[in-house]
Formats: sequence, C-alpha cells, structure tokens
Amino acid sequence: MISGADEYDIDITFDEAEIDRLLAVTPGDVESANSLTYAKNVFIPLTTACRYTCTYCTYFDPPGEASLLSPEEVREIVRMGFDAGCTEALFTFGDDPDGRYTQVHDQLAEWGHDSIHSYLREVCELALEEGLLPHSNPGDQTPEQMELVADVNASMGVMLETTADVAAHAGPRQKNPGQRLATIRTAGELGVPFTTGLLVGIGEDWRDRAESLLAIRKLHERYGHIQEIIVQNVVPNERSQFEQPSVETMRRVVSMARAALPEEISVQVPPNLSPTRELLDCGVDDLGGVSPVTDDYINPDYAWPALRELEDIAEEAGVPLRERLPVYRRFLDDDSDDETWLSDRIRRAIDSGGETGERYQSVLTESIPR
Ligand SMILES: O=c1nc2n(C[C@H](O)[C@H](O)[C@H](O)CO)c3cc(O)ccc3cc-2c(=O)[nH]1
Ligand SMILES: C[C@H]1O[C@@H](n2cnc3c(N)ncnc32)[C@H](O)[C@@H]1O
Ligand code: MET
Ligand code: SF4
Repeated sequence: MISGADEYDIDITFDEAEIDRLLAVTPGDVESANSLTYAKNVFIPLTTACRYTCTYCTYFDPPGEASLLSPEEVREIVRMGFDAGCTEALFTFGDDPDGRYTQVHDQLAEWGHDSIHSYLREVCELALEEGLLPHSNPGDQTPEQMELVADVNASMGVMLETTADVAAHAGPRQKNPGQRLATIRTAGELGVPFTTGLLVGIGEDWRDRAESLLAIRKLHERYGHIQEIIVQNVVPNERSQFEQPSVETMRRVVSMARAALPEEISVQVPPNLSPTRELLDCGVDDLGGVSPVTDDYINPDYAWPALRELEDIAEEAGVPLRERLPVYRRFLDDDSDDETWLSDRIRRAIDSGGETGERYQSVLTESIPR
C-alpha cells in the first residue's frame, strides 16, 4: 500500500506479474532513441523557503534566512534568458512555505499576494510578456493552487521521487507519496502537460522503483498528460550523506523506465548530474532543460554542460540533437476542442509574431512530433 494513498484517495494497485516483468528488464532489452532533445531555459529560484526538509536537499533555507526574488529580479533573469536565446522560464523553488516563514509571507503581502501561488501567477505573466514560456515545478499543489497558475504555464512538473516511504523525507512535515501522486493526478484532471520522475538513491529499493514507474504509467493511462519522466540520480552535497548510485544502477533504472512507459513519454536524464554518455543506449531521448546563463540552483555544485558538449554527446551516440519547447510538440498538435492542453494565453504566445513568435516557431520547425 502506498503511504498516504487513502488520505489522497489514490486508487492505484500493482499487478505482481507486471512488477516482476519490470524487475527483469536489463539494458539489452531496450532500444536506443533515434534522437536527443533539450530545451533552453533560465532557472528562477523564486523562493528558498520550503515547508519540507528533505535530507538530500541543499536548496532550502530555514525561516529567517530564506530569500524571495522580487518581480524586478525575476524580470532581470528572464531578460537575460531571452537575450541568450532561451524559450523556457523554469520556476522551481521550495514547496509552499508554511507559517514559520513570516518574513516571506509579510513580503508577499506587501506585494499584494496572500500566497506563493498568487505571486507565481504574477511572475509567470511577466515571463510570458518578456517572451519566455513558463514551466513551473513548485512541488506539491492542491487543485486550487494548480488551477490558479495552469493557464500561464506551458507545462508543469513535480518529481514523484519514489512511492516508497524513505527516511530522506524527514522532519515534522514531509513529502508523502500519496500527495505527490495526487498532484500528478490533479495535473491530469486539469489537462496540464506534465513532467515527473524518480530520484534514484534515496533509500528506495528495486521494487519501489518498479512501483514508482508503474504508478506514473497508470496515471498517464487515465489522462495522457505525462510528457517526460526524469530519471535523476541523487548527488552528494555538503548536507547529504547519500552516495551517488552506480552507473550500472542508473543503466538498469533508465532501461526499466523505457520499458515501463509508452513511447510518447520521453525519458530524460540531466546531463549535469548523470553519467549521460553511459545511459544513452538505455533509451534516453531527452536531456531536459539546459541553461546557457543560470546555475542549476538545486544542485549548484554541478555546472551545466555547454551546448557544444550536448552536441558531442549526440554525435557520439550517432543521433541528431534537437531543441524543443518546454511543452512537447504532441500537445500542440493534439489541441482540439475536446482535448485542450494549452490555454489561449500560451497558444497565443507561441503563435505570436515578432521576435518571440519567430523563436518558438523556428524551434517547432526543427523539432520532432513527440
Ligand atoms: O535544472 C533543473 N531542471 C529541472 N527540471 C526542469 C526540466 O529539466 C525542464 O524544465 C523540463 O524538461 C521542461 O522543458 C525539472 C522539471 C520538473 O518539472 C521537475 C523536476 C525538475 C528537476 C530539475 C532539476 O533538478 N534541475
Ligand atoms: C527538483 C528536484 O531536484 C531533486 N533534488 C533535490 N536534491 C537533489 C540532490 N541532492 N541530488 C539530485 N537531485 C536532487 C529532487 O528530485 C527535486 O524534486
Ligand atoms: C527545489 S526542489 C523542487 C521543487 C519542490 N520543492 C519539490 O521538491 O518538488
Ligand atoms: S527537495 Fe524541494 S521539497 Fe525537499 S527540501 Fe528541497 S526544496 Fe524542499
């Protein structure tokens, strides 16, 4: 039984035979992808306040020390991104800061907001005005929170991390697999193209990895909204004791992900954290958002490779490297009356004229229909 499943009314059950089939998958069983994609983004760490204290994470700051970017600071990052040729504004930050963060809440109130989501809406609008498409990963969200920002995001995401109860999700307030799955389900209900994934090496076992992949697949079967799954290895840092999983472990998890998920879902590994070259024959077809101008603020010790290096990686694998938008092509093409994945707002941004529209259109012309 997945922890928190009852509380969040998650009705996912696993078939033992299916789990066994996945556990038997080895790298030789999956095919290599025939292209690699990536998106050009700027990372915007809206706030380092977080209600959780995951032991693998160096990102969050305690109350009293947490930062909150002002609209002017956000605009500056977004402009820098636009000037560097990006298409994506990646808003990834601490989970919904709780009442302990009085300074953050006071500052938000001063700017006319009663929640981080209300503020997120304002900065997503700002990014759109400046010519970038928002992709927000604010952690767990209630249906009301997600609804507040859905129409100003091209896509959104949250890492499932794992369906297991792990000690890494420590402290009085914790990530809970039932709540993560509920967030992914909410995205399906709201028709938001969605990114999720597994964090590998935080105390989960092989069966947990198989269950996590199957849980994502089952939600995708209901809603069709998962665009990619990230298979991310935990990396060591000054706060965490976790060891980086071995290349062999990562090869097997990536292969399991490819075998578990339907073809339309991309399998992404982050090129700044993973032994990427050694994973390409396990079905990886996406390298995620890569920034020419900002750090990976979640893992700041791990610099982004330059575009040149991504080209080398693709060349070594003998496949073309293609830029994509933060929302996959399939959702743009599938946007009919009975299936609306994109709000009018996002659709207009992508179809707009001028320098902005041209940039999106040229990425789309190059990209593959996935
Ligand atoms: O730079 C990063 N980008 C992360 N991204 C961004 C991702 O690489 C791209 O924004 C998406 O592929 C959309 O283009 C995430 C997106 C999510 O929805 C959920 C989790 C992540 C995790 C990271 C991350 O740790 N570092
Ligand atoms: C945005 C995502 O970053 C991941 N994340 C947080 N800390 C680490 C770490 N030390 N190593 C790798 N990934 C991490 C989590 O999976 C989170 O959901
Ligand atoms: C900075 S971590 C990424 C966003 C969110 N806090 C989560 O863990 O899901
Ligand atoms: S991983 Fe996300 S939820 Fe966990 S402590 Fe870090 S910022 Fe908070």
